[in-house]
Amino acid sequence: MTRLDAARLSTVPAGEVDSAVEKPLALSIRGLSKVFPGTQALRDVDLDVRYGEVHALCGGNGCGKSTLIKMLSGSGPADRGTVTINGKQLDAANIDAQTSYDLGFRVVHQDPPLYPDLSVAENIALAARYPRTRLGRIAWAGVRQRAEELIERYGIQASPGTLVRDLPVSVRTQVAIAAALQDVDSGRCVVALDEPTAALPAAEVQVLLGAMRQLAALGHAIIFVSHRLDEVLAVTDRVTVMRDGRVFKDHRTEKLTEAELIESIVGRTAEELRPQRSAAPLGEEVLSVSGLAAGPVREATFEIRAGEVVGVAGLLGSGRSELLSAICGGLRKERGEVRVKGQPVDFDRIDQAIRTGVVMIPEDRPRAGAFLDMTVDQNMDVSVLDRYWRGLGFARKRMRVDAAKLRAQFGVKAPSGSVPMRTLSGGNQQKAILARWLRRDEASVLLLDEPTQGVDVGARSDIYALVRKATAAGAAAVVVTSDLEELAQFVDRALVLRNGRIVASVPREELTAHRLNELVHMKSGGKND
Ligand SMILES: Nc1ncnc2c1ncn2[C@@H]1O[C@H](COP(=O)(O)OP(=O)(O)OP(=O)(O)O)[C@@H](O)[C@H]1O
Repeated sequence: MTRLDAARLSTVPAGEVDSAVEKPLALSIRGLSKVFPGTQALRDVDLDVRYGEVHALCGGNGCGKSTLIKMLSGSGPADRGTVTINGKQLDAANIDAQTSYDLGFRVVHQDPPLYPDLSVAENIALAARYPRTRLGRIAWAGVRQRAEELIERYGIQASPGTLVRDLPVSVRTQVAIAAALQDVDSGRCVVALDEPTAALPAAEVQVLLGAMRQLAALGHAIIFVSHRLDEVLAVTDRVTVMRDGRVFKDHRTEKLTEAELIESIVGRTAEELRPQRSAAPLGEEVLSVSGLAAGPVREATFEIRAGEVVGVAGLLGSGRSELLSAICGGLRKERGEVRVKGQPVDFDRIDQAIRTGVVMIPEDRPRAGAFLDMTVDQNMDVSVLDRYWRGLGFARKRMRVDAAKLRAQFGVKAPSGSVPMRTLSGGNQQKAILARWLRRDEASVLLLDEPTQGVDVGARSDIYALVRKATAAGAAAVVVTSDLEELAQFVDRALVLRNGRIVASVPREELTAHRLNELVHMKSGGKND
């Protein structure tokens, strides 16, 4: 296990938690159902979650995990069912946000609603109640002190006065978690974390999972939603797998292997999902980067050939995302040269890059990529509108047929292509954005930043297969991912970035997650420098 070290997560590791004796129930759900227009998101869900345990909710994109948590937190009425939280039974159709909070249910959603123009301390204070002076004024010293304590407890790399908009995605997520958990030290709570680790680098994942086990050891019940199965196996006591809005299976983690969990989620074996690498010889040089300096990136030099998929491994702050941005004009370069198929290019804007066949899929897709009020099909069509223009209007029927095929190919789960993007689950939005760019078969360079973040284990291997299809047709791809296991399995070669510099190029024969992990963490002066 490379990303995680279960033994380091806690004094009370998963699986050793009093497995002989059933702990008392913190949350009990019976017959929970919810229909959205065109979709039955939850069907008669029964679920028991116990105090002192971390309980994973797993399942494919769109199977209902987030909806289940939203119904419990009172962010939307369920159609029917009963929910017992901390001993109090409620009709699921009547749960409102205040009742849920008062009963001790806490939640951190996938895309936490923080205020970007307020400081970390203010966001934390807003999430609960501002401490007051005896005169009823806000006690700013108290606000700051509380933030300092939480920052220390959760190892957050920010100070109380930092504006949230100046924080990287990972640190924002940590602030949201700290804000949700700020008053759970006392009393028994049910804390639901909806993919809290999806955007976190490995070191912070360890910290957060460790904090989850600590919370369980204090007696709270933790619901953990994640597509990262190594995390699920390392930190949880039980796993409930959902399929199509139903509970498919309950597992005890101590008796579960990764292969069994994959099969339970996807219905295919782990072997069937293993990404295939190409054995075809590489073609012409497609992308050449020499002496590139931009933002934190220093003197980056490398070439990629047609048919090749090159990975970039590096810690957060190593310059991995900036390297991709600098190639496609998202970040102004200070020095150096980029060539596409031998021609020097110097993009000021991303749309110029797209016209030259260089496509970038950014990491923070909900903000940078998805048009939430447009339909799913419109989101996928924006990259190829010129293809359908017939002089007097668009060839709409053709567009609809092609978009439907694309949805099927990328496994985008939606009742139709004409529903708004915001009604799709997080992972299905990701797949639609990937479909938007990967459908451009004229793309010669694909720059993919965390392409599988938030995507379920089955779809992950499908996405790799689609990238391979593009490279087999003559494109070259650069993939940044913090999942080193995935990188080692999928790419042909990996560049390792440290402090903005490429410090190693690891060929396919030597690619293992362990080796990459060593290289990304090596101190300056190591033998690969
Ligand atoms: N407000 C809404 N309107 C219409 N449909 C919705 C709405 N919210 C969710 N859905 C649908 O309900 C189903 C379940 O979505 P949900 O977000 O719960 O999935 P999920 O298991 O959390 O997926 P992911 O792993 O991708 O986050 C999906 O088909 C989704 O499109």
